[in-house]
Amino acid sequence: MKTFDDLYAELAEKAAARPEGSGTVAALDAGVHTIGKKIVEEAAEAWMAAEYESNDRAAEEISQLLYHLQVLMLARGLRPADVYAHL
Ligand SMILES: N=c1c2ncn([C@@H]3O[C@H](COP(=O)(O)OP(=O)(O)OP(=O)(O)O)[C@@H](O)[C@H]3O)c2ncn1[C@@H]1O[C@H](COP(=O)(O)O)[C@@H](O)[C@H]1O
Repeated sequence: MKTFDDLYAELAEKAAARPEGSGTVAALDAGVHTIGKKIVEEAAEAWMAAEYESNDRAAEEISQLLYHLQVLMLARGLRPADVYAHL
């Protein structure tokens, strides 16, 4: 099972290597404004799934929100430790 830190390491590697077909690379190229809009969309989907759908669907939407938050972190050069420092 992939953890938050595992996913971040994978995405950081993709951002550096820029493999063809990577959605992460495309999102980073689109920039912070576009990534931010995706986060708002995924947050709404997580909310709706939690309110009206199963726990499994809510977990899936939350995982997508976490993914897009990590893309935003990479776009700003933030590491997990920078975020954990505020928890
Ligand atoms: N965990 C994720 C992940 N979660 C969400 N997403 C993206 O977020 C989108 C959310 O899906 P929705 O169902 O909301 O679909 P949608 O709104 O129709 O999506 P789009 O049309 O906006 O693409 C997905 O289509 C993916 O583009 C993810 N994209 C990639 N990953 C993982 O990130 C890693 C790197 O991926 P690549 O950079 O694509 O190689 C891999 O391990 C992937 O599994």
